[in-house]
Amino acid sequence: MRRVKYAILGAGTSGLTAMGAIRKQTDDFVLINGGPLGTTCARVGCMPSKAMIQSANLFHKRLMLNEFGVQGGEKLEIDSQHVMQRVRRLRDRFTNGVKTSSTDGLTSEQFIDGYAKFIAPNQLEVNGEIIYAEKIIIATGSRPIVPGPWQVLGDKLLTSDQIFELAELPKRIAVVGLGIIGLELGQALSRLGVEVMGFEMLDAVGGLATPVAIEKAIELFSKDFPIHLGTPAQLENTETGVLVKVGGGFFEVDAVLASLGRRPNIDSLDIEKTGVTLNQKGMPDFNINTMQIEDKPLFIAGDVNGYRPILHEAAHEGKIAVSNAMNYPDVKKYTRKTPLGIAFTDPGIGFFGMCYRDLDLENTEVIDFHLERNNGRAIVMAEDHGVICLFADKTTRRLVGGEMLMPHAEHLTHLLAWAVEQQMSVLDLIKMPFYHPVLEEAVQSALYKLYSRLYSQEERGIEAELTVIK
Ligand SMILES: Cc1cc2nc3c(=O)[nH]c(=O)nc-3n(C[C@H](O)[C@H](O)[C@H](O)COP(=O)(O)OP(=O)(O)OC[C@H]3O[C@@H](n4cnc5c(N)ncnc54)[C@H](O)[C@@H]3O)c2cc1C
Ligand SMILES: NC(=O)c1ccc[n+]([C@@H]2O[C@H](COP(=O)([O-])OP(=O)(O)OC[C@H]3O[C@@H](n4cnc5c(N)ncnc54)[C@H](O)[C@@H]3O)[C@@H](O)[C@H]2O)c1
Repeated sequence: MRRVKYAILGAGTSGLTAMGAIRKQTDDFVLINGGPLGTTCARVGCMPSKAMIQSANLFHKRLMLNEFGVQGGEKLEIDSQHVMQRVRRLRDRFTNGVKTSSTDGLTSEQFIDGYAKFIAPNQLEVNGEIIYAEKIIIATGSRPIVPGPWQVLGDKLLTSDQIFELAELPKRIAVVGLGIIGLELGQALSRLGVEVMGFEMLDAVGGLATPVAIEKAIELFSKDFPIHLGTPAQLENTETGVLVKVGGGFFEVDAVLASLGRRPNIDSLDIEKTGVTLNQKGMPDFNINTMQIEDKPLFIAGDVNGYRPILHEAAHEGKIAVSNAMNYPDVKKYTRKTPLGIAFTDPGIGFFGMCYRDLDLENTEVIDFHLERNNGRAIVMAEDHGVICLFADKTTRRLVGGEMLMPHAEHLTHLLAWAVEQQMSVLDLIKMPFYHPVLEEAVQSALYKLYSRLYSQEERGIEAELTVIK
């Protein structure tokens, strides 16, 4: 049996972050990864999806050119084979970049290509070899959810693991599940010329929770493709394609993109062999501030723990996990970042701070500001659509969170997440400089709406917005 100080399971963003820190201190570690290298983000996630979206949105702009006095846009054509080649070229560039800076430099002692599983506390088995590790970081990521019966669809069933491999796009596709992946890829496919039909079992899309934002999102994204809400889709394999059944309706398509969510890669680890207790979902109890499982020398980071399955959180959790693994048993609690989420749709979706679902509505002021005809810059861009929803605590008058659907939401959401992280009050934010004419002025307008609700008329006198030099 081989003995090491550290074992890291999974060479994704989280595992590689952890490995990078350990490697600076010692050679006494092993990184075990099952499946292709290069990380989910670079290989089949963030990066190829954004490459596809970029082509799709550029082509879509042709429909707006007349408005700006540019003629002939309707004659432009999309070469979807070229688009997909570019997606894969960029994907290869990003995955090669990851490999060169991480796994390529490891010795055969330090890296094992294989799926690990536990056989006892501190003991792993991979490719028949048994490894005893003093401390173990589990960073095995997640995989797309695909209902068993849907496997009969064979090649007609796609997930984000396969879609970027397509040389040619299907003519008609059903996108089942309109969370972030479904909405981003559904809109991109539609803009690349595929006939898309969207199906979502909830009455909401894109992970939005604020009623006014959900309503606006459904209105705007329905312009790209029809959206069927409120019922889980049933699929039937036919000779010529796939029949999607919802409610009383039938829709025939050539292929299905299953974007029903992702499942943590924990079920095949036999983690119960370490003596940890699993909950009904098969998940161990872990602390989100230490990433430790129970009081064991086991740490769980990234998508595999199902807590915040996005890239910057996978990296952050990798840092917390490795820091505590290195100092075990002296485990420290670390703060978590303000929640921040972005969907790269058009218009973009942004979430920051507290989720609407978790608000104490009695003690929270919730406002919305619609962009239509209300922001000079957005009007000039012919993109004055969307809504900003902000949440502030009535007692502290601090901004605590919000959701937005608007052009360039990816940038504005960052600003507001940073303001929440800095615990800024609505008045602090009103006092910040706002240039003209910019989209940030829409945020300023939304803040003024909150300001007028949270502060009395006397408190809002002109001097309130000025700061005296002491
Ligand atoms: C289509 C799509 C788009 C996305 N877009 C964004 C985005 O724009 N922004 C964003 O922040 N996030 C995005 N995400 C999410 C982001 O990609 C993930 O949160 C992140 O990659 C998770 O990193 P990780 O290290 O937890 O897991 P991964 O990168 O998945 O790494 C886990 C590794 O562990 C390996 N493994 C599995 N089982 C075992 C085992 N038993 N033994 C050893 N190794 C094992 C896996 O093969 C894999 O290599 C997107 C995801 C998808 C699918
Ligand atoms: N831009 C980004 O940051 C980005 C982009 C893509 C993915 N991601 C990450 O990947 C994760 C997974 O994304 P996702 O969109 O697959 O998951 P998700 O959980 O966000 O959405 C899945 C959706 O599918 C619906 N659904 C499930 N079963 C259904 C059925 N039978 N019929 C109809 N609808 C059904 C669910 O109600 C849900 O809305 C996200 O949580 C996110 O963290 C992030």
